[in-house]
Amino acid sequence: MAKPVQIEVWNPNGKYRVVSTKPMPGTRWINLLIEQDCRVEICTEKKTILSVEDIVALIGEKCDGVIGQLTEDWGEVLFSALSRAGGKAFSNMAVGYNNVDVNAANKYGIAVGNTPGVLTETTAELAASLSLAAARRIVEADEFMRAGRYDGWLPNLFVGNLLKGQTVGVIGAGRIGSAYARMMVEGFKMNLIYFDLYQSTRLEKFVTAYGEFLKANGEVPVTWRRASSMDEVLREADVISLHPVLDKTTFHLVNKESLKAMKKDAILINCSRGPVIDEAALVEHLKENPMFRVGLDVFEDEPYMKPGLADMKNAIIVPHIASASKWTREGMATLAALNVLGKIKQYPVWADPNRVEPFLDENTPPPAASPSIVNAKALALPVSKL
Ligand SMILES: NC(=O)C1=CN([C@@H]2O[C@H](COP(=O)(O)OP(=O)(O)OC[C@H]3O[C@@H](n4cnc5c(N)ncnc54)[C@H](O)[C@@H]3O)[C@@H](O)[C@H]2O)C=CC1
Ligand SMILES: O=C(O)C(=O)CO
Repeated sequence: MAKPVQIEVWNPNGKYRVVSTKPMPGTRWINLLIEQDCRVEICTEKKTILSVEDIVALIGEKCDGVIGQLTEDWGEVLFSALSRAGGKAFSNMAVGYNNVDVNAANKYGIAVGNTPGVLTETTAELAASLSLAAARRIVEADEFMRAGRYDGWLPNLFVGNLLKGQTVGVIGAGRIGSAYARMMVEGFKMNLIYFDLYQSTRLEKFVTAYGEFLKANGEVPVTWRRASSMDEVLREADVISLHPVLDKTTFHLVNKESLKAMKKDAILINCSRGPVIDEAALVEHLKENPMFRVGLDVFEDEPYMKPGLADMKNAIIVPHIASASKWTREGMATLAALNVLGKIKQYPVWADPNRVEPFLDENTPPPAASPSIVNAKALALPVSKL
């Protein structure tokens, strides 16, 4: 028997019971659910990561849908519990859904939502921030100042890398990878090399046009190249940022061998998922190559770090905050709630999950659709004509 969990209840007489495993930013998501006759129950347990057992207890005997988090293990046990409780919908409050066993959800006919688009620029901005912080050694310099060690300007104090004219490498040039590439190319006039399974035509067109603009103004044009292998990017780029999904093909994509292929003073940024890098190999590489720097938002075994990582001066480490802007987090909550609501109300699925803006305008009611359901095809859900 699962133990009881602490909850906060909104609209107790609502017809549909929707559970959120965490309090989420803003109130729009709650209001949208309440307006559509939902009773909203929010888990307020102090514990950061809920266990499967905690979530089974939250689901209880009747539950129409759940909004969950990327820290939770959504597999057979949870989807069967949700199905037994009459549930038809689950949404991650995240774009990445490697914590979800979509086949298990399919087995029980449960729709799985995610929150694309709304976090693209915010996440890319953090990757850009880490790139700059690593290139200019901002965290080391900040620690130095706070330690009272600054005696005055010196020619060799915290000398870092100039980004202008260097090459930025992007692995996984989807929504976030492309947004990051544009920031680095346009903002710092870096040349681009990228690797993705698919061609990123819009990104290529952007860099071409920007290069032409620079040339017309008498400046050195920026260039782009789509690499035919990841190794090409690793060998050639000065700053490399990882933005693929996490799946079998990207697990430990960066390992001992690939680290060796990179320039000794390269910068590696990871704002995708921790297991994309073999973190133990990375710690060894950082020890052996003091000029090599990393900026990490994600870790292989969150919330833990591999031994030694926290001691490395050439590593900047932040706690999975890449999507943490107010606008984005409120938008993620809204999209996750509307994914669940849409399935409960039998609305169709929004045709283009890359164009979710109509759901985010506070002044107009959202479209009658689920913004992004990743297993819509497998469940043969109708698609919105809007
Ligand atoms: N640190 C954070 O807080 C955040 C992390 N993320 C992570 O970023 C990931 C990407 O998000 P989006 O850009 O929105 O997704 P997306 O689906 O638009 O882009 C992912 C790209 O990775 C590419 N890809 C897949 N397998 C590959 C491989 N083996 N080699 C190279 N490229 C490969 C895909 O073709 C696609 O273009 C999410 O799945 C999530 O895990 C997303 C948001 C915030
Ligand atoms: O959305 C995601 O995938 C995250 O990692 C958190 O924003």
